[in-house]
Amino acid sequence: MHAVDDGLLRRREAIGELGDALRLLVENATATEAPTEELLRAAERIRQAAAPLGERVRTRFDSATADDLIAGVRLYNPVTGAGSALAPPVEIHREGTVAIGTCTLGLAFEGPPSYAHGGVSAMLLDQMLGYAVTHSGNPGMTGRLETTYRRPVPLHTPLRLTGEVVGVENRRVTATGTIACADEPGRVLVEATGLFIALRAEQAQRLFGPVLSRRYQEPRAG
Ligand SMILES: CCCCCCCC(=O)SCCNC(=O)CCNC(=O)[C@H](O)C(C)(C)COP(=O)(O)OP(=O)(O)OC[C@H]1O[C@@H](n2cnc3c(N)ncnc32)[C@H](O)[C@@H]1OP(=O)(O)O
Repeated sequence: MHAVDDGLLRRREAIGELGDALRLLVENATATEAPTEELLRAAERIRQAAAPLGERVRTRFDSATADDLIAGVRLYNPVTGAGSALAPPVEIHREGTVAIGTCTLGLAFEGPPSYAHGGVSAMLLDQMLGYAVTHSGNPGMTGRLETTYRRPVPLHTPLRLTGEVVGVENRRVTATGTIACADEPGRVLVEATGLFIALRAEQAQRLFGPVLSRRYQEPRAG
């Protein structure tokens, strides 16, 4: 594992700062009723701000330098990543064997008016179940995710998410999870059951070998 030096810590903090700014931008740009001319001015300023970030970029086969794939540090994960403009972000911790997530969804996640898009709920639950599966010591990829929408998920409302492994059978790991409002955790809004499949060594090498070897074996160009 890489030592977390001051430079790396500072970069991770900066990525979080940029992520916060991007999420504010996404939410304001979704909620705005500013005059039309202001929308055009904002579009131009945002393009100008984006340009220097695009001057030095990675490909899909390069993990972010601030990430640590071995330690599970993923700053651009679209559900939990502090640097992701797409992430609410969900913060996850463990209580015993149960993963607990917290987040509040803004207007950018709207499906039916004033409620979350169903695909967003499925994405959050895939992450919660995946987290529980990974931390159970039986990591795998989602093979199937069954989602039951019992009640709509309100926006601008603190949410509580759960994920827990309920069965391991050879390479198949089953996990379940829920979404509820934080102030009414017993009233389930959405629930999911997922089947996760542990990868065989040759599968893991075929799928992730190129990224891992570029990051951890080959010297990176300055
Ligand atoms: C902290 C990190 C959190 C991360 C959370 C996010 C998790 C994700 O989103 S992962 C990304 C989404 N998932 C994917 O892209 C996976 C795509 N699918 C695949 O790559 C493959 O289908 C894969 C790896 C799941 C399984 O392939 P493969 O290993 O060839 O399966 P195979 O050997 O045929 O099956 C193994 C076992 O699983 C079962 N199985 C496999 N797929 C399924 C499925 N979709 N449904 C039911 N059973 C299945 C098989 O029946 C078999 O069972 P058994 O051993 O009892 O005979």
